[in-house]
Amino acid sequence: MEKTAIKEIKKLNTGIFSGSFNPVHIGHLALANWLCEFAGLDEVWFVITPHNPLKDRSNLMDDRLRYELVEASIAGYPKFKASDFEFSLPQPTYTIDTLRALEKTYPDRQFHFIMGADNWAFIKRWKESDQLISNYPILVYPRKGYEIQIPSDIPSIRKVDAPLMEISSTFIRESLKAGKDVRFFLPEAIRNHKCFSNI
Ligand SMILES: Nc1ncnc2c1ncn2[C@@H]1O[C@H](COP(=O)(O)OP(=O)(O)OP(=O)(O)O)[C@@H](O)[C@H]1O
Ligand SMILES: O=C(O)c1ccc[n+]([C@@H]2O[C@H](COP(=O)([O-])O)[C@@H](O)[C@H]2O)c1
Repeated sequence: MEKTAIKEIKKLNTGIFSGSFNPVHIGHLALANWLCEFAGLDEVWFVITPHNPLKDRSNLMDDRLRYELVEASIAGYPKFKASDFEFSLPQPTYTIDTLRALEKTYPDRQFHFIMGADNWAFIKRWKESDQLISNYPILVYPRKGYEIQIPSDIPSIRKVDAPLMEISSTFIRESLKAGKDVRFFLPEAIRNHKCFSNI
């Protein structure tokens, strides 16, 4: 009798880095780059969130523009992908729903949620946080002013020692509004984008 070859297919370890990216900055890119090269992720997907349930939507740039700025910024590095996956989900999007939908759509991937220590400190406010914590691997990286405490009985939550780069999109938006030239905080590919001239 012919033996059936059982082939074990390794799922691609895919980091989900979601956020407003309003706009994307070098802090986002450096962190994601570090996670691919030093923390065992095969890829990082930048998932542009149309509306963060805990943030005010009023000062957000257009969803598609934020997506295009990410796409232009990451071009040429094969481990990064820009994703508009949340654009077609019910709004506002909740991370647990996004991860469930991603899992269904891409059964060949193992998703890891990437979360800053600032968000981890308030994880209990997130939708179905217990489900999120127990069902999905999470990588928690340092943010200034936040200690990372991880319950020892949940091995799927991993603290990573990524370098700290305290830059924020808010800082960039406010600096541009004040007429400052902060070009080096922005990825080179988008520095001269017309959207920054009338922010
Ligand atoms: N300097 C940074 N280093 C690493 N991660 C960052 C940095 N800034 C933001 N992040 C993380 O990137 C993700 C997307 O962030 P977000 O778009 O909210 O950026 P932000 O710079 O914090 O924006 P804003 O200032 O508008 O709140 C979030 O998980 C956030 O914690
Ligand atoms: O699922 C939730 O309840 C939830 C609560 C707050 C934030 N999030 C998501 O976390 C991601 C990062 O958030 P932020 O504010 O740090 O950019 C972004 O994709 C948000 O939609 C998700």
